[in-house]
This record gives sequence, C-alpha cells and structure tokens, in this order.
Amino acid sequence: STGGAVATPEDHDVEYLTPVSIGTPEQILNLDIDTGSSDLWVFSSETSRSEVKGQTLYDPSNSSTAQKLEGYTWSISYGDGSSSAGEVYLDTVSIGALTVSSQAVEVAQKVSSEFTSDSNNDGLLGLGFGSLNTVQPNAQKTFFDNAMPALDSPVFTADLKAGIPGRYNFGYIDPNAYTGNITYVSVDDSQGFWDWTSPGYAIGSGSFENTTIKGIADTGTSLLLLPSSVVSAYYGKISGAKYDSTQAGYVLPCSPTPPDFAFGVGDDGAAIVLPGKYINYAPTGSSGTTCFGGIQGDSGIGFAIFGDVALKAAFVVFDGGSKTLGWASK
Ligand SMILES: CCNC(=O)c1c(-c2ccccc2)csc1NC(=O)CNCCc1c[nH]c2ccccc12
Repeated sequence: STGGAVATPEDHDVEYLTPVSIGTPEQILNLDIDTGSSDLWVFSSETSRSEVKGQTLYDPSNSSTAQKLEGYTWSISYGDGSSSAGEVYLDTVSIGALTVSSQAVEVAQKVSSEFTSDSNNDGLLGLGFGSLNTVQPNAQKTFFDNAMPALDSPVFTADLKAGIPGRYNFGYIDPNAYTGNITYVSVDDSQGFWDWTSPGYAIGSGSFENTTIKGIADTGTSLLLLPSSVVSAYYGKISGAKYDSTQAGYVLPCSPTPPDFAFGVGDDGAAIVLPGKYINYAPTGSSGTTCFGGIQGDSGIGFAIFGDVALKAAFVVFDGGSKTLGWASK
C-alpha cells in the first residue's frame, strides 16, 4: 500500500498542515506532521473549552470505530515550553489512501497557550521513533510504525516547499519530486530522533568548511538551529546582521538578499543549498526592513535541528527499514 497528502504552509512557513482522516464516519483534522516527536494528539471534544480557539475537534463519541483505552493517559512538553495532555482512544486513521485501522489517537484535555492561539492547527502527528511516545502505562506506536508492514516500501518522504503546498508520501519515492541523486546517510535512533551527521557547510560562494554537525531532521521545528560557530560565521558575512537580545535571536536587513547557505550530506561532496531568501524568515517590525533569521543557534539543545527552513530546500526520504535518511535537491 501507499498513501500521502498535501502539506500546506502557514504564515512564514512556521508549520505545515496536512489533512488527516480520523474515525467512522471520517472526521478530517489538519495536523502538523512532526518527525521530531512521536505522539499523535488532537484537539477534541474533551479539550477544555477555554483552550480552544477555532480548531476542529475530534469527537470519539461520533465515531463508531473509536475504542477508549481505559486508564491510559499522555502528557508531552516541547523544548519551546509548549505542552498538552489527555486520554487515549484507538481509531481508524488515514492519510490519503493509506489507512491504519487501530491507531492510538491521543485526545487533548488541556493544551498550552501556544497551541490554543494556533487556530488552524488541530494537533500533531508524530513520526519520530516509538521510544519518544508519552502514553502511559504502555507506549503506543506511531502511524508510520503501524503502517510500515503494509507499505510497498518502508519509507515516507517529506517534500516541503517555500510558501506553497508540498507533500508527505508513504510507501514510495516519487522520482519526479527531486533532481539528481538521493544521498543516504545513517541515522542514530537512540534518542528517538532522526538523528544524522552533516560533514559541514558553505556560505554563499565560499569554500566548504569541514566540521561535524550532528542534528535531527525535524518537520515540527520551524527554523534551522545550528552550532553557534556556524551561525556567527554566517551572520558575520552580512553587514547589519546582529544578535538582538529582545528578539532572542539574530536579525538581519531583509535587503539585500542574504548569502545562500549549504549543508553537506554524505562523504561524496553532496550538499543541500538554502537560497538566501529562506534566511529572511519573517519581518520583525512594521517597517519590513529588518528580518528575523531563519538560521539560529542550537545552544542548550545538545544537537542541531534541521527544521522546516532547511527541509523545504530538499526532498527527504525517512527510511524506517534501513534507518537511514535520504537527501536530494529539487
Ligand atoms: C521548537 C520546537 N522544537 C523543539 O522544542 C525541539 C527541541 C528543543 C529542545 C530545547 C530547546 C529548543 C528546542 C529539541 S527536538 C525539538 N523538536 C520538537 O519538539 C518537534 N515537535 C515540535 C512540536 C511543537 C512545539 N511547539 C509547537 C507549536 C506549533 C506547532 C508545533 C509545535
């Protein structure tokens, strides 16, 4: 079997939302597919009313295939301080033509303000490794883990785009979605992430800098978070760029277009190139002359995060069979 669905960017490509069908008859929610976590949780009829602002709610009592997992709970908190928690049902979940008949659907009873204010986001669908799942007393499998045995090939692909809809596909690699070759790299799943190592980077037309960058491929994080040495080298090339403590990040003049940023993949010299405009993440004020940088530091995290700013420059294969990541330009 195979499947897939569109991934539509929210403002500034802060996140990408994908329609996911849950229950019988189907209830369609727009979820943030997140390779950096492993819980499928949704806004629901059980979410406290004061914490709902426009989201579509999953109501298990309207689904003939919903089964409550009595006594099961979940609670998750993310590095940005956001969180959610609730109870657990099993129900039928589909992404396009791909259906998992008994998927753990974690219904939120409470969500933090970041999620409440994100009115188009009806929940998250985690595609990290199972060890990150927060359900107690027994961890639950991700949609991909449940689907894998039936897939034509044990893979899913992320084809996110700047400002326009892209796609997540399951079970196959679309040869028309990328250019050149796909370079595969090994993944360390010991922390539950799609964790890999880039051999280095280049700024603009500059020479390649060989430096090991260990980080995760994370569709659920908006920015590209890199070691401070790399980040200061990049912004050091841009007159007017500076660290702005009030914004808690590097800001730069939106014009002229900043230099491209390339990160290496594999040991054959392959690289993914981010056009400089991707680094103009969003205007910081009303004048539109200063932009918040799409590349920021990863200090305090312990690893780099190749978030949407990086992923939207690539076609990425998440191979659950060989536990490798495939990177291609497009
Ligand atoms: C900024 C979001 N990312 C993180 O916190 C994060 C961190 C992390 C850890 C410490 C400090 C900063 C980041 C490590 S892995 C990792 N990745 C994830 O946690 C992936 N899931 C993010 C889900 C998520 C958190 N806040 C949202 C707001 C809207 C949509 C999605 C989200």
